[in-house]
Order: sequence, then structure tokens, then C-alpha cells
Amino acid sequence: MLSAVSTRTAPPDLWPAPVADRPVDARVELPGSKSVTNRALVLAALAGSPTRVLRPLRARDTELMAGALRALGTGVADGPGGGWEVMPGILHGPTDIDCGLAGTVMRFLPPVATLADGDVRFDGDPHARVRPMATVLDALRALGAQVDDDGRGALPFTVRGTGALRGGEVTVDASASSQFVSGLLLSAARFERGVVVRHVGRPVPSQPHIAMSVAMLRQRGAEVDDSTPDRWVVSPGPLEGGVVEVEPDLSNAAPFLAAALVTGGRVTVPGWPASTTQAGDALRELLTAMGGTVERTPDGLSVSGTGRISGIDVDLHDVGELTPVLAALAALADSPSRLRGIGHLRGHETDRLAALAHEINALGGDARDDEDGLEIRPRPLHGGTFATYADHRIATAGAVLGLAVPGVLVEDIATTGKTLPGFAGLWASALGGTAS
Ligand SMILES: O=C(O)C1=C[C@@H](OP(=O)(O)O)[C@@H](O)[C@H](O)C1
Ligand SMILES: C=C(OP(=O)(O)O)C(=O)O
Repeated sequence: MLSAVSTRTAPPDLWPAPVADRPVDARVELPGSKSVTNRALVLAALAGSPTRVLRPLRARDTELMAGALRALGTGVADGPGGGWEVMPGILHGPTDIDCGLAGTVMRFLPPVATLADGDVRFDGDPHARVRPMATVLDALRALGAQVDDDGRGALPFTVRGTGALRGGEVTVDASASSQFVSGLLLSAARFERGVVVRHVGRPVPSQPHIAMSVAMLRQRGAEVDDSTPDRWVVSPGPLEGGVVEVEPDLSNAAPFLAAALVTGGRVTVPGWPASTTQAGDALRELLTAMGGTVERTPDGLSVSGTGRISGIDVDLHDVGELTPVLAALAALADSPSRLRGIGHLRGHETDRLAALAHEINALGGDARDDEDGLEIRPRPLHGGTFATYADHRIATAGAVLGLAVPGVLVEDIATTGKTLPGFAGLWASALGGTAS
């Protein structure tokens, strides 16, 4: 006879998000920053001597970057402790580059490809083909490159590398992505005339990421002038190799630290840098505003919560990648939230504003997206399928909601492998209270 108790299992691509049955009490060691790792790899490939990259992120976005640089003629070999040893070489075409869905690959590598001695064909995932690229292609043409595309200003396209690029002055509208500026700056020391990039248009988002590009260029010996707003100058000159130690990914700390607020628990992320250009550092202020208590400890950063979350009205223009997790917290808060300054998120892995509003509402919530951001009014939520649109951060937002809402089934949790492979396991051990 069949047992009266049937075990309901979710279809394989639906992940039953664990509900927290007690306050989380965890120490979560996070892998390296995607943004730092991919800048380190690009700069290492362009340097005049080898670079050892310590504690890099090993995830889809960074493996794609390493693979693309290898295809262009750079040695990227495994080093001790999961590190990478990068041996710069002469950059070659013809070759093909798979960008996956990585903004850093599709925006940082076309300028590198102009320095290769042959055609470099770029393509990526279906979602990648709608991410904005025209600014990068037009800027490279203005700097002396030949780039062939089908007229849409998007993937796929071919950079017809000649082994060198003139460089010089270029005006861009980088209001859709800071990566347009970062990409030009990261290769510019190798352009014959360097580069002078001027932005004209609505404000550039994600400014900390441009600061990160400038800081990492200077660490490798480049001369960069960013003293005038919306203007960046990189002088031509050699880049140095050496050793780069990658900080933990602070944006990937967001769902874990959020769990402390949702469950009234405490989460510590070891190795939180004392100062950093990572956008995720803003979590200290943002989670405090939402009712958390944030402390630096000798070990790292600890966040504790009471189980009550306050809504916020905040401009996230500079730290847009934190939006999905903050939106999940806002849906569980005790007052409404307004998340502003993030219209550019419609060009991220998916249209994040539409996706978040749709998925929160599908669980019974009240979220509205508009031109500039999201308006979220907390309401009692119920279980259901949480679609993720191939977007790693939408998936982690589903996990945060599932802590408090029974029956949330997150579609394709493996999509978190874009920047955080093993997320589901890390999440389960954090909830189990096992200090790593
Ligand atoms: O340069 C980078 O490493 C990044 C810049 C930002 O892009 P946008 O300026 O397009 O928001 C950020 O959202 C992305 O996750 C990483
Ligand atoms: C916007 C993001 O990624 P990408 O580097 O692909 O732009 C992100 O990680 O939130």
C-alpha cells in the first residue's frame, strides 16, 4: 500500500527555496569579486610581464574572460590555490569569442581585440544579443578601428584587428552602462595615443566601477587623469605585471547579509576590505537603513537583524547591481520602498525592473516598475514559481523571498553560476547554521 504521506518534489529546474525555520547564524566565506577578477585578467593580458592573480572568482563570467584571452594568445594557467598565472603574449586573430551573458566580457574585450592581428568575432547568449553595445562599437570606430556589425549595434559583431589602434579623443554617451567607459580605459595604455574619453548625456551609472578601473590601471603603472567629471585620460605606456589579490565579491554578499535581516539572525562575511571600490560596500549603509545592525569585526563584516525590515527610499544609480536583493527585502518590509535611479537596469542580464515587478507580483506582492525604478508596497506573499530570466541576481532575490514565504520555487537556480557557482549549497549551509 502507498504511504499516506506523499513527498512532493519540484521539477528539476525548479528549486524549492528553503524557508528559514530559525534565525540564521552563519559565517559565509565568499569567492572573489567578478569585477576585480575580470579587470585583473584584461590588464594582465596587456601587461609587459606575467601576473599572478590570487583568489580570483572562478565562475562562468570569469572563465569566459579567461577563455577569450587564451583564444587571443594569452597564457592563462591554473596556479596554486585556485589562482591564475597570466602570461601575456602577442594578441592574435582570427578567433571567436563567446561572451556568454557577461557585460564585462562583451564591453572590455572589443578594445583588446583591436590590438590583435586579425578578425575577432564576438557573440553570446540570446539575452546578450539585446544588451546595449552600440556605444562601444562607435567609440572604437572613432578611435580608428574597423568593426562590422549587422547595424543593430549589438552582438554579434567582428572587430577587424590590425595589431594596433591609434586611439585619441572620443565622446560617448555612457548613460546606459559604466562598462562602456571602463572597457575603453582598460586597454587604452596600449593605444598609440592613449585615450581621452568624454561622456555627454544623462549621468553615468555605477561610478564605483569606473573608479575600480582607474585604481586598477594605476596599480599596474598606468597614468590616468580622472580629475575632471565625465572625462578620463589614459596616457600611452607599458602596463606592469605582478601580483593581484582579489577581494571577496561584496555584491554576492547581498543575499546572505539580507538573510540576517529577514530571519532576525546574524551573518558574518570574512575578509571584508577596509576600503574598496566595489559597489557592494554600500550594503553597510543600505542594510542599516533597512533596520540591520552592521559591525566591522576583526574577522570581517557582521550584519544582524531583528526580523523586522524597514522600507527605504533610495537612489541606487551607483550601485544598481544590488537592486534585486534589496527589492526582495523591500517586498518583506513593514513600509513601502522606492528604489530610484536605476532605469539602466533594463539593459542588464534581463530587464531587471520588469522582471522584479512581475515576479514579486506573481507571489501576491505589489510592485510597480517605471522609467526610473521600482515602487514596492509590502503585502502578504504566497508561494509560487519565481522565474529568473537567466539572471543570477534575480535568482538570489527569489532565494531571499523564500526565506519567509513557504512554497517559492526558483526557476533555474544554476543561473547563479554566472558569478557564484555552488550558490544553492552555500545558501543551505548558511541556513543550517554551519559556520564555515
Ligand atoms: O564594470 C563592472 O564590473 C560592472 C559595472 C556595472 O555595470 P553597469 O554600469 O552596466 O550597471 C555593474 O552593474 C556590473 O555588474 C559590473
Ligand atoms: C549587471 C551585472 O553583470 P554584467 O557584468 O554582466 O553587466 C551584474 O552582475 O549584476
